[in-house]
Amino acid sequence: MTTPAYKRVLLKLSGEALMGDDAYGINRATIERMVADVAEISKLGVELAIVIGGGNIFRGVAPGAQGMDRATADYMGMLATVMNSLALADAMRQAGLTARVMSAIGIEQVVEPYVRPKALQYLEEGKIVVFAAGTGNPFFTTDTAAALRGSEIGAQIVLKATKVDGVYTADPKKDPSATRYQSISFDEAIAKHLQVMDATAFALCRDQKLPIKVFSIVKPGALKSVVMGDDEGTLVHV
Ligand SMILES: Nc1ncnc2c1ncn2[C@@H]1O[C@H](COP(=O)(O)OP(=O)(O)O)[C@@H](O)[C@H]1O
Ligand SMILES: O=c1ccn([C@@H]2O[C@H](COP(=O)(O)OP(=O)(O)O)[C@@H](O)[C@H]2O)c(=O)[nH]1
Repeated sequence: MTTPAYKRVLLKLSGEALMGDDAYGINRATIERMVADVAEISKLGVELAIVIGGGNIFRGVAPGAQGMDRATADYMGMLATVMNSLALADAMRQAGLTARVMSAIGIEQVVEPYVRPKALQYLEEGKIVVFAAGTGNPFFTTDTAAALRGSEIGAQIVLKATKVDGVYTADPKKDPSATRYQSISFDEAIAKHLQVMDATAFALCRDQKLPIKVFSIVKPGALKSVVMGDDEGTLVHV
């Protein structure tokens, strides 16, 4: 009853959700609530790696980046994820958790570089690893970074904690008649152009046979339910 369904997971936390009700940036109460959820599953003995987005600070495709060279804007977005990762790791430290941040872009004075064997070592030691700077490449997203790092560390599942509570037949923010899938295949999600994750992330997970669970970042207890294998959110499968 109290055994988690997974031994190692990759958790993708929405950058945009970090704003809480603020207009931009990091909302203190929101980050503390996220950390409390993380602490709960870490105590269950689940090995946990996290990718956090940057949309609360900067998005390469945001109106604010209009007229900018796309690659430059994307590097700014990656730096935004570094700030969020540092904030998250510090909030975890304050909550008594041990976290390590690793960056996909060289920024050694601030964050240690991503080295796969080192990341695996941290996970085996029970430390929480936060992967910063996405994939390190422009034209990608942190969802794709989650798919990539999840594959690299041999995670059993990618958990996408986002503003909606699952994958819907259409964007529920735009179409109130949209209904939620309990589960959906990668091929169907890609064919139907469901925008909850980008096609690159879906395709990578499909090829690696790495399932994704999409669930609400705001619903209390949702992360724990997902980790316990309960029927929560939407499972995207091969
Ligand atoms: N078919 C769909 N099902 C669920 N959400 C969708 C769908 N299409 C678009 N979305 C939108 O995708 C958003 C989640 O993706 P994204 O913007 O990448 O958020 P995150 O900040 O978690 O990375 C949701 O807030 C939702 O409005
Ligand atoms: O591998 C990556 C990951 C992120 N980004 C940039 O960083 C921004 C923030 O990430 P994302 O939008 O995925 O964050 P979230 O949706 O979780 O807020 C993106 O818009 C991109 O501009 C990038 O260029 N390459």
